[in-house]
Formats: sequence, C-alpha cells, structure tokens
Amino acid sequence: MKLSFTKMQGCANDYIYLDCRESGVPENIAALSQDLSRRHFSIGADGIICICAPVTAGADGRMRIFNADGSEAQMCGNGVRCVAEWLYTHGVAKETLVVDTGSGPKTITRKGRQLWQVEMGGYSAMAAALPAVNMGEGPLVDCPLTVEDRTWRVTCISVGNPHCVIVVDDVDSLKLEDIGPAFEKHPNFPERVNTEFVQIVDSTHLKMRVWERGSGETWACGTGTCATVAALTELGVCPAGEDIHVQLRGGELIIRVLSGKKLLMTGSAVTVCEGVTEV
Ligand SMILES: N[C@@H](CCC[C@H](N)C(=O)O)C(=O)O
Repeated sequence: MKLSFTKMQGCANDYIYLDCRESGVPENIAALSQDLSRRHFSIGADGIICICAPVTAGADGRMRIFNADGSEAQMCGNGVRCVAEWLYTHGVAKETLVVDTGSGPKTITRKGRQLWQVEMGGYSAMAAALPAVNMGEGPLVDCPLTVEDRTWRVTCISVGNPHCVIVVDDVDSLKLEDIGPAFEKHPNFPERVNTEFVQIVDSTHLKMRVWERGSGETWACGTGTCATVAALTELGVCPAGEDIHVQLRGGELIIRVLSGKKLLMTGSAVTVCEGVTEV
C-alpha cells in the first residue's frame, strides 16, 4: 500500500506527518511509527504525528503524536508548531490557529516565515500530575533521585507530558545513551518520563540535551524545553516574564513563563519534503 507523508522538523526534532483528517489514524500506527522512524533503513524520524479533524468547536485541527517506539504521548511542542505550519500551507491560511492535542487545545500564532509561537498552557510540579511515586506529593523541586548507583537532584514538571529536569555543569560531556534509559524507566515514573539535562549559561540563556520517552536522544524537545525553563524558574535561576533562550542540539527555542505559571514557546517549523512510501 502507498502512504503519502510530509517530513517536517522543528529544531531538528523531526517527525513524519500524516494527513488523517478524512481517513482517521491507521490501525497499525504503532507498528508504522516503529518501522518508518528507523534511520538509514526507512524515512527515519523521531516518530509519527497524525493530523486529524478537530474535536473542539472552532479548532483548526487535532494532532496525535506517536514516539519512535510506537507509544502515544499527550503532546509534542515542536510537533504542534509543525502542525500549524502544515495546516497553514495546506489551505488553512490563518495567522492564528487552534490545534487540539492530548493535553488540550493550543493556540499557535505565526510570527514570521516558518516561525510560530505556542500558548502551551500551565505547568505543574506536583507528583500526581506526572505521575511520580515514592517522592511525596510535591512540588517536586530539587529532590534527590537515585538512578542506578548515582543520586541526582531533579525537578519534575508536567506540561501535559512528564519531564524530569537535571542541572549539570557540562551537557556536552554526558553519555545520554548510557544514562537516559535508566531515567526513562525509573520505577518512580510509572508512565515513564522524558529527561532533560541543562547547563546554565546565565539566567536567560541555557543549553540543554534531552533523552525522550519512547524516542531516545532527540536534537530538541519543545515540551522538554518548556519544562526546563519552568524548573529553572521554580529553582530561582530564570526570571519569570522574560524570554529565556535555550540552545538545543538542533537549534534555539525561546520560552517565557507568564503569570499563572503559563508557558509561551517560540520556534521554527520547517517542511523537509513530501513523499510517498510503500508500507
Ligand atoms: N519531542 C516532543 C515530545 C514528544 C513526546 C515525548 N517523547 C513523550 O513521550 O512525552 C516535543 O517537542 O515536545
């Protein structure tokens, strides 16, 4: 069977986008994501994002995100900007769009060519929001977490999906493939967790790497970048109400914490190619 797709990336966090507005999400989507995400052997991506018909009145579309291991996540920050760009270039020529996600509708505003700003909604550091267990009710800010034989100081943040943020001296020297899986599958996170390692350059500039639940190291994570800035705001490092510039392996995202602990994210959304593959 032939399958049409669009490959898009936001800060090099790349997904295969499928137009499922009329057809619905393929029944074998988990297997499809595992198969098509394989680098070197297939299209290669961090997963699949299905663009579906909206469920909320007035929304322009809905996204469902499947990681490279086939698991479904609630939300993808880099993906939601790409969905806005895809809708914009496929007939929904509005400067502000609303996209339904697994963590509620998000409003996305076009700020320039291939540049979008997302109202990400609020964050929470409470254990029940992630969920996290064996760590108390929270807020889970600067808590000890023993992973294999080392104890780290972690701040746990939900932005719809779960994140564990760790401040380190030097992100480049970390061997994420060695330490990432043990965080992801730590028993304190029954639904697994995304893990962000962040180096503080100064109070408004950060450098971050991420080990994503279900996809391994990716070159950027939008929700992870939001969670990182939220964590560093809770830790008193980053000021709320100011733009925080976060350097990722694949580019820069700008995050601002607004009043009410709400997050605003600005970043690129780029179409790589459109194609047809045999599945
Ligand atoms: N890369 C994404 C997040 C994708 C989902 C994540 N791996 C999860 O399982 O929660 C982003 O840009 O936010």
